[in-house]
Amino acid sequence: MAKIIDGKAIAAKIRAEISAEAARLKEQGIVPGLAVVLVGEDPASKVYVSMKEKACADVGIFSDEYKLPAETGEAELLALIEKLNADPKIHGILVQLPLPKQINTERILEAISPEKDADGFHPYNVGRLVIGKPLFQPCTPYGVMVMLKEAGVELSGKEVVVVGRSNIVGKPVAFMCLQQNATVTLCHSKTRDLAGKVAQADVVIAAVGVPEMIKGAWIKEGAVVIDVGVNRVGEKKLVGDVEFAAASERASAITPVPGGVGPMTITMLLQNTLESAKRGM
Ligand SMILES: Nc1nc2c(c(=O)[nH]1)N[C@@H](CN(C=O)c1ccc(C(=O)N[C@@H](CCC(=O)O)C(=O)O)cc1)CN2
Repeated sequence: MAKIIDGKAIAAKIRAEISAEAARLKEQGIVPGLAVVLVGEDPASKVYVSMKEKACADVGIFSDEYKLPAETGEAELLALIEKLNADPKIHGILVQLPLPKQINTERILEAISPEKDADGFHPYNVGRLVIGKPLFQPCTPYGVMVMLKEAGVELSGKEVVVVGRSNIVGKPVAFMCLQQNATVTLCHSKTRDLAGKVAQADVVIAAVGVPEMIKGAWIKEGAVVIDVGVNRVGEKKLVGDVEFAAASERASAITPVPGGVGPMTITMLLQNTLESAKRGM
């Protein structure tokens, strides 16, 4: 039976460290500041944004909230970002995704100053990540790497299979694993024999956004399974991208959903904001 990699517990430990560091900075007159921008009424985004605001308050990070109506135009959002780029109280800017259809997401992400890109989505930071010198690391992949480290999983020489090629998770986490000297296979919707690829993996990172798509029977005996999926099934139930019960029978360690990678995403956002404030000192 697999060991559970407890994201909530790891996140709590890191948040306590962030809180202590923010208190030390405060003594020097510096309060890390994060601008949180939400456009529209997407229910999940509203939940995530309020979780981010609460997390900031809990660790002593100042958060400045901008909740804009769903019909907000691109020019208006760009003007807000320009203002935040110039605001010395703000060390990190976060625009919650997805954005409404009338707004070009790439244009918005590129408008955020790379020095305040707390999500690590700006092409400059993506490029730096690829060469192994990140200024900001995207929060979910950053959280995955911290969880693997905390769980004592050494990646050097291991076969890592990432399922999902999103810009937010799949691609960056693949490069982060490569940086740790893993041999990385990045699988996607056109991959042939996905089951066979997963069965080769010492570490499986599932970030495909399809409930329980990765079957427990595919997992190699003793593999480590990181499930990034947070899929709502019915009114209340959350499930990951991996068949948790069946995979737990074969894996040596596995992350649960909820309580796995999810809590790490917001924790690493706090960490990025703190690091940015320290860089600006
Ligand atoms: N600008 C960004 N937008 C989005 C990001 C992001 O990193 N930056 N990631 C996701 C959503 N997300 C953060 O924004 C996020 C997703 C999940 C969780 C989380 O803690 N999940 C919990 C369950 C919470 C629930 O009950 O719904 C868990 O897995 O235990 C936090 C943040 C897309 N957009």
